[in-house]
Amino acid sequence: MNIISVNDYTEMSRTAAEIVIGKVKGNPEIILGLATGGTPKGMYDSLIEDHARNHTSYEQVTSFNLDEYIGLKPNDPNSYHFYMNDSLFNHIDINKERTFVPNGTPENTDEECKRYDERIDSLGGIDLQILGIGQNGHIGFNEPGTSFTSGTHVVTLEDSTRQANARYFDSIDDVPTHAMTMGISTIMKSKQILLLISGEEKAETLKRLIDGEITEEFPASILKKHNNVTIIADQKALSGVVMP
Ligand SMILES: N[C@@H]1[C@@H](O)[C@H](O)[C@@H](COP(=O)(O)O)O[C@@H]1O
Repeated sequence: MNIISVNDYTEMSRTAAEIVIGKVKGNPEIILGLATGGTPKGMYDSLIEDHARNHTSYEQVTSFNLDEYIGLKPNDPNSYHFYMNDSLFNHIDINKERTFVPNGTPENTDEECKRYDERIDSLGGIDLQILGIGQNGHIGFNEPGTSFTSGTHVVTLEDSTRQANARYFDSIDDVPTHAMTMGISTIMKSKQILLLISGEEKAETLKRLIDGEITEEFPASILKKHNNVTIIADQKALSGVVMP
């Protein structure tokens, strides 16, 4: 895993955006894997700024999001569909028909999961996957204990994950208990992965990722087996790590 050390959240966001912009310019038909949460928000802001200033085009880009809450419709302000439209898609020239987010209210959950993976595969796989990380090492919504061989599936969210995301909801009781997420194997099939980590609340997480063993109890640890992972981490997140 290659680590880019940056000063702060702003620099992390700009650095990540520059990498994404470079990849989109190099391959206008790129397939991006996108993440939600607080971490990538600044990167999306930078992409929007660049699109307004330099007209980088996303017309031919396809995107797949990592996850969605079960029970939330796309127009629910707390859904990840809504987050993506509001944080990025509404502000760039991407064709929304080519932006995919798991359906949180499917008629048949198993079929929806299967269809999601099949669609990714049929288009040739994800070229660049953006990831954040939960404090417990979850990626997407793959909680500790998730099989490394998992495809897209439904998970029961840990209390700590629901609490960490409760800031977006009126109360903790409103945070869904389940989510649909790309699996670990879905994520690992991406050709390149960019993991963003910021803030001291992620310092222990990053230390464990770098120094710890590869175990299903810490889902992100599998990234050590991927041959093209770049971590962009700020000084607060890196505070527990001894850099070479
Ligand atoms: N499903 C998302 C993850 O994709 C994200 O990485 C994580 C961390 O969120 P944040 O970036 O807000 O710390 O939160 C959620 O659980």
